[in-house]
Amino acid sequence: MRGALTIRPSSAPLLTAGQPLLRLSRGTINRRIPATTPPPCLRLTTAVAVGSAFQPDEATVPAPLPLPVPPVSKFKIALCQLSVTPEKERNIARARKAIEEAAGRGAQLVLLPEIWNSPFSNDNFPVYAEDIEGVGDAAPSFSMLSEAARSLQITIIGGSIPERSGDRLYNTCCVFGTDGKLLGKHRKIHLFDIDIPGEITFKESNTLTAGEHATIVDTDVGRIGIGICHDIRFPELAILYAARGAHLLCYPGAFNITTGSLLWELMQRARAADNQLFVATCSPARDTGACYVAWGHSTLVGPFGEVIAMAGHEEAIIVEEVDYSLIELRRSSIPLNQQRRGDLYRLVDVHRLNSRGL
Ligand SMILES: NC(=O)CCC(=O)C(=O)O
Repeated sequence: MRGALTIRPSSAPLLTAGQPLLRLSRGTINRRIPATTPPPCLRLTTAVAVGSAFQPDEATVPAPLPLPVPPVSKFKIALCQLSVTPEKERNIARARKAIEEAAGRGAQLVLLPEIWNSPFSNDNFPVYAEDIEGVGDAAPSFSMLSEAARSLQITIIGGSIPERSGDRLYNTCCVFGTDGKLLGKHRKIHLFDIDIPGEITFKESNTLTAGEHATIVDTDVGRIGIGICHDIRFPELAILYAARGAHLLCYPGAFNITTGSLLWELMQRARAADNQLFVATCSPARDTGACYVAWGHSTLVGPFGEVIAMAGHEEAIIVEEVDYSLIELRRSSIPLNQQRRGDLYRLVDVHRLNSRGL
């Protein structure tokens, strides 16, 4: 039966009228189902395409991987929204202290901001850059993160720092496992080149080179896709990570105050809702005297697009629970993965298609 739909009741619990749909961690109620909801038999049902022409598995090429069973079903994540100063050593010491505090509060995963060891400017990137493949004292920020992950036995997504590799500079995020080893390295793939007359002009491409790879890592707290700030504007990257089985997307980011107010929260919630997974972001704290003023508002978003926790714009450490069972719950309530129209559109994961690896 081409295109036929059968309607099956979902196994997800039914919500009743007036019941909070989502409860935020701060105890505030996000939205309520209106009292005039349709009768239960019509609510929260799952429309599944049976033998249809939808070809949902072909909407991403290669076909999506099944969601892996995560090593933990629940854990605490920390978002360390750090103040950044012109003193690199001070930035490193501050980050180390924040990581320690986060671990002390039970965080098993710590996320740092984009460019936390240097002021955010093209003039500064070459000055603060580290050769993370070099030896000895060439990479004090990198070494601190590795040492902190090992000694505190936590996973660290080390925000980003300017990286020097030969004669090139990158905006790079390093991920460390609980043994302090480097699990993955993401070089920002979409550079922040923007010109809004009278508001902000910034061209990362004046100094930085774009990375060449999407980065997804298996960690002790699940499969995590990495992007850096402007990367969040590209839904294709997030879709590709979801198709590779990500549970969580992490974006160290330093949105500016012009686009931040309009888009920062929207982008995160969209990436989470589109892909029915968790999204976490971490920004530097706002410094209105800095050459580049960051928006702040580091955030954790759940797989319904709901904001679970959000910082203000000042320095802060947010520690919140991630409950991966919500991913399956949301996906069974609204089975987007079975509703995709692979017969109408396709997103090609070029690297996975060629390598067949993760
Ligand atoms: N650091 C960045 O990539 C900033 C991105 C940003 O502000 C945007 O609007 O995009």
